[in-house]
Amino acid sequence: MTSLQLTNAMSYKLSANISPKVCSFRPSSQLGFLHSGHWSRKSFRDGRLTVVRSDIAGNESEFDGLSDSSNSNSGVVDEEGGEKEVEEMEKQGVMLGIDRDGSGSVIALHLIPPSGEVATESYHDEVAEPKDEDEGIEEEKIQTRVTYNIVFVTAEAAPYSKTGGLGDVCGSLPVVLAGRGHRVMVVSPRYLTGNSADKNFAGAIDLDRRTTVHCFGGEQEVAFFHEYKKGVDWVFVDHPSYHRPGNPYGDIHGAFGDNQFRFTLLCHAACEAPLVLPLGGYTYGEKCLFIVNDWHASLVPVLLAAKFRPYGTYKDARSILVIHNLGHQGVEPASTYMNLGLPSEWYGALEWVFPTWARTHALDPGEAVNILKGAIVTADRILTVSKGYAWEITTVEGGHGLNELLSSRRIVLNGIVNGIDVLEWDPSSDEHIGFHYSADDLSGKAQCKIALQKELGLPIRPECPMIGFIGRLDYQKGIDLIRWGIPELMEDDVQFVMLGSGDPLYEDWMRAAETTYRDKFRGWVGFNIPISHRITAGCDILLMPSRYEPCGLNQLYAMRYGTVPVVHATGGLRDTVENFSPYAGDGSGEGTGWTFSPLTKESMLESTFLIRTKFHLTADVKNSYIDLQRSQVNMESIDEKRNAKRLHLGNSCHSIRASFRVDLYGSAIYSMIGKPEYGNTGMEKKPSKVLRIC
Ligand SMILES: Nc1ncnc2c1ncn2[C@@H]1O[C@H](COP(=O)(O)OP(=O)(O)O[C@H]2O[C@H](CO)[C@@H](O)[C@H](O)[C@H]2O)[C@@H](O)[C@H]1O
Repeated sequence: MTSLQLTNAMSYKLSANISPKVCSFRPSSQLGFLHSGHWSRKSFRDGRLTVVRSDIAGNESEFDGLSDSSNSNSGVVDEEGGEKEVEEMEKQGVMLGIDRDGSGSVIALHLIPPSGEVATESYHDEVAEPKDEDEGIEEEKIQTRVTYNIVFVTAEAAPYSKTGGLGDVCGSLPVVLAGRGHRVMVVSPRYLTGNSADKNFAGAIDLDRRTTVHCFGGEQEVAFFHEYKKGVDWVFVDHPSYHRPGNPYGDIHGAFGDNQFRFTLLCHAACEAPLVLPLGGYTYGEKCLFIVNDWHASLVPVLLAAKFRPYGTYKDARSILVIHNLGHQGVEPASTYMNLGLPSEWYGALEWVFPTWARTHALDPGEAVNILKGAIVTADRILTVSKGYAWEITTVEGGHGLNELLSSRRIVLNGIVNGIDVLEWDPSSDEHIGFHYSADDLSGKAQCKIALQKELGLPIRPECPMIGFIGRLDYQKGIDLIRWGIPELMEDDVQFVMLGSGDPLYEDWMRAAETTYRDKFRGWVGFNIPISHRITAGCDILLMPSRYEPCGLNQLYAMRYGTVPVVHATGGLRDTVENFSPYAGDGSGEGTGWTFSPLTKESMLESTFLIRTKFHLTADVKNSYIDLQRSQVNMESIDEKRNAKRLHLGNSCHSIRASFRVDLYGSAIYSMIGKPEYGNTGMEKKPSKVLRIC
């Protein structure tokens, strides 16, 4: 039984026992249609209609239609009759052609929708659909039939290098894709900082392959180091410019001045790697899919188009630009262009002219190059890390100047919410926390809170609501709002812990606030992964007042650890945190956290206030939960019965299906790469509930 559903990107869902099925539209002089489980393709030849019939197995037979009198859709027709046929076919849906893989199996059907059909779903039969959300976390082993050579290019990949969410995603998603049977390589720099972090690269060996990159007016020799781990080829580009103290982008003095040079090297080297590195004995070759992450990797699709394809190389390669943060675009003076190793005629791809108001003086022509823009115009697909953010970046408010360009590429723009590494972030086995817990036994969470209070030197008060913040101290994260709100918040009976590094202004403020509010506030300046786990486990509430948030990972970690996220309703935060409503679920209340809007100090404080008053935190170690109590202020009109409602932390753990999200992301990319040049078959699913209130 074959059934079809049209996607908005002109592709069909096939729920039949053939595979794989990524279908797309392709103009053709041939027309076809589906009937009786067969696909028929028709073409006019010498004024006569020829019918080529294909069965599900892909076997084709050609006939003129007369011989198939049983078929009302076949027969010899003239051009006029052919028009009627075409009308008829359009009503039914039309197939334009079939793609096959090397073995002759059907891998794609090119279809015209039946008129009027508007369903929007896509499907890939190797991709397991989520079952019941309450099933818990079950890692399903999904193997693909068609495998690809996938090359991630990224400035960071955990655990080798990480300053934020980019590192997390590029450290975990490749492993998931490799688990599906794809051949996956991750190319990133080999950062040596002279401290203990260098041991992260200890397992990577020199492949003894050197390649010369022509850029910035000279020749640069880069080396490749390699480690095969968790099914992934981790390739590290080595060059002296990656060997210095600090993080991948800067040090205590600010951003490195030569970042453009360092990431130009990365991109050139990443394009060479699949061609020259015999990993496991043989190279990836030209037919691969590059997944380029953020501006640091954005020269890759431009290089494919400008440097390689004119010479016949990488003709079959495809690229997906993944935008983790549009706020950083790699903009440099126009004169930088000649340093990038690109042919001069490709300047237009990177050309960027600042609006008049953004120019430094009246004679400033505002000319610049924008590396991210180069990828936006040359990549085959553009992906952001949540559906909400995919829309936001096409608006003036969220587009950082690129909204019109991104809108013009809407047909290839999609948003898929990030996944998380559920092995690293698992409260029942987390190596960084002192007490483990799960949905079945939550006593560990209360112990984690006490341990955190001890570690931070705060008064040990299990009943005191504890609010946490983890993240880069950056304008994006709304730190200024926290800073303004702290004096008011500190008047209440709460404890607040912040972990972050970044803008020195906020680092200094955190230190000062710690002195002012000795018994209530702790500001941990620095980057510390174990502490981030302990804060996630020990706090009751995680605050994320991000100004914009492409996806956000900390709220996902928090929900996995039974910590209630209180977030600004923006981008991925709005997509992943379901605002609690006490009236939902027949009055029993439903939600996965708290979202607030607008982004003001008042609404942020109000939401933390609501959660602290509605959800009275109990100190019961054995039976850890947050009691939903009637708030003096807000809950007076609400049914008496609600006093008995409880937000069981256990439920939050039960309903978390974060592994599925990783899966989904992989699935979506997989279905996208099935046919990268046409249509959009990325799956879009609302993330499953992560915290349930009963
Ligand atoms: N001081 C510190 N010490 C220890 N760990 C720290 C830390 N500061 C941050 N982290 C960790 O870094 C990660 C931050 O991830 P986020 O997704 O929240 O933000 P980021 O803005 O970096 O990522 C960008 O990319 C990701 C991935 O796509 C998007 O989710 C996000 O919206 C986008 O801004 C988390 O794992 C967090 O625990």
